[in-house]
Amino acid sequence: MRTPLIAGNWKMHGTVAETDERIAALLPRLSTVDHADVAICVPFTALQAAVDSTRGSQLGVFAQNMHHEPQGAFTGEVSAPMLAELEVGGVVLGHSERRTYFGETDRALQLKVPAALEAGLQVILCVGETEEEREKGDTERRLRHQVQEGLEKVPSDRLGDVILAYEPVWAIGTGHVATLEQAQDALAFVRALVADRDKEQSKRSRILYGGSMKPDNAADLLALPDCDGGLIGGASLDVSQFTAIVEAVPRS
Ligand SMILES: O=C(CO)COP(=O)(O)O
Repeated sequence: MRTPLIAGNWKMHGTVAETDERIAALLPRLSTVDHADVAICVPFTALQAAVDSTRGSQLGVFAQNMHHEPQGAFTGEVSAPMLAELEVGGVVLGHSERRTYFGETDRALQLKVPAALEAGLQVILCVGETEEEREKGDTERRLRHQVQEGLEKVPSDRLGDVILAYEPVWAIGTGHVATLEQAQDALAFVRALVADRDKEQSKRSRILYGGSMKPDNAADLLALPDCDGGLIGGASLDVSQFTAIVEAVPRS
């Protein structure tokens, strides 16, 4: 009932030329994929090129950030209506790199998530604990705070539209993937947090795992009961690896 989603987060990789080249290599390899949604999250400067070259295909295009206001005196920022105008399909919000390096706060996300939905964008809201928080036994407290704040201003009937990505910070870019038990526990906990707001909506919520997902561990992670897909960093830059992860999605 929930269509799995494999989303490649390219981060700050991809000139327009590289984007065109990677998409041209990717599209033929996705032509037989009908068991999962697939998307790429590209830098702002590559969005137009990505939208143009994926038009009519099954490959979605996401941005990696946006401001909550539709317009205003916010030098250097880009708004949700601006992304929607480009026909971008969605936006990644609250990635741990934005939280760590750019001061992204749960309070800002509280405004960004509903603003994105209002503009017709899909949202992937990222949550996840640091290594220190896990070691201190604070994983659930951290996830609760991030999920509750991020969803606080989302109307109840739209809760199930928000895609959540559980990305333990210690697993991102480290090759140190969560164990299947750690991943399932956290994914189920995130779903339970949505259920606290609305049980029916939580059954619609797509919850992704992210953090060192690679072709050799993807099938096991994607088979977890509460895993509805993956948010892939490094491996999404390699067309063969990314395609292999898409192929690892269980066909139900
Ligand atoms: O941050 C990530 C996706 O958003 C995960 O990155 P890696 O797959 O490189 O660990």
